[in-house]
Amino acid sequence: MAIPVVDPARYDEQLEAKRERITRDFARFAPPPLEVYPSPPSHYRQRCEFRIWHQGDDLFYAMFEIQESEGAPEDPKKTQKTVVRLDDYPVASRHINELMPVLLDAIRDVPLLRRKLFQVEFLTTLSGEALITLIYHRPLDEAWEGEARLLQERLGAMIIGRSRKQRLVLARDHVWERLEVDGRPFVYQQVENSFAQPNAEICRSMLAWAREVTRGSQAGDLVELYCGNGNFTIALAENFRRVMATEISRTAVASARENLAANGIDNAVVGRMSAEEFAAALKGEKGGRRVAEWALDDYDFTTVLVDPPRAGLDEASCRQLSGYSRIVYISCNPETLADNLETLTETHEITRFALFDQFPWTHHCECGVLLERRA
Ligand SMILES: C[S@@+](CC[C@H](N)C(=O)[O-])C[C@H]1O[C@@H](n2cnc3c(N)ncnc32)[C@H](O)[C@@H]1O
Repeated sequence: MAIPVVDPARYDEQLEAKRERITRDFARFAPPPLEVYPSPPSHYRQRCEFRIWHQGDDLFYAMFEIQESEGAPEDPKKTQKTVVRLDDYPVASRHINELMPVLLDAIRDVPLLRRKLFQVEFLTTLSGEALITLIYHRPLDEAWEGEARLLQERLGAMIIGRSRKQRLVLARDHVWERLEVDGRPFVYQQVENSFAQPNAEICRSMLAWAREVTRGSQAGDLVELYCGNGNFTIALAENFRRVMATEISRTAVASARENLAANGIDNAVVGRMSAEEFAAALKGEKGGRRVAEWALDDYDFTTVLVDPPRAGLDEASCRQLSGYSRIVYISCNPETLADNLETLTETHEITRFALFDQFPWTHHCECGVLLERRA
């Protein structure tokens, strides 16, 4: 894993290389021209984690650069880990970059805060909030908490302390993000250590795109899998009569429900269930109290939205998706997306295709695909 090298003058060049690669790799599915959404070239990640490296009286932020090389025949793959010192990090938001040196200055000479601190995680928002998690290799006590509260005031950022089996939340365990999409403000609770799209500007583009491709669908209902904290659910609810969204993580489901309420959305339900079990429930092959309460037969699902983890969908889930007229597939891994499209394009054609540069300066790409059932 290489640490991204940010060089704004070369941003367009790196994006063009991605456009060419994705266009070439997906040509066999005959998609329409690729819509490309650029990221800010620097300071685009709202969350980052760093190791803390202690060196004599000093300490600094570090990341590991991992290189793989060919080794001896008895040990053919050698991985080499190099510690890279980071005094700033142009990948991270400006707010994170402002906090980085101030935090180190504040803890360098305070043994209660510094001792056995080995990792720091920052979570910031476009709305201006910041949450810092300090992770230790020692139990945290009241004395730590007293110092950490002073630090919290000094930084104007919320603090969480973590250690084995310990999580001390000094203010809140979440931030509130505010994303304006199509002139509409949406608010999102984002919980520490839980998934949120890392690049907030790209997230706005993804939400705007998803709203556009599903506009005018009020005659039908949306079923959403892998909904996380309700990121898409909230932005898309007004395009549909009703929305049924599911997600496996307990924290994310609680957050999604909080977010529905915070945005005044009353036509969406979020259920906790794995995508695989929910597929069985939709087919009528899984019962139980939760499934009965959802009254799935009362819905008229015309559109399905999926945003799976990097592993993509298994064959059975793809077959299940083929049952809907319209499929919106958000993917953070072009390889598994292409595998899944082999199945989905048997019944559906790609009518919109987008590349979102969620991870500039890396080979990773986020894609959005709209598929419509062939006539
Ligand atoms: C790429 S994230 C997308 C979250 C959300 N759509 C968003 O935009 O923030 C994938 C989500 O899938 C959830 N997940 C992972 N495996 C799952 C499974 N087998 N069934 C349901 N959800 C799953 C994760 O907890 C995570 O919230």
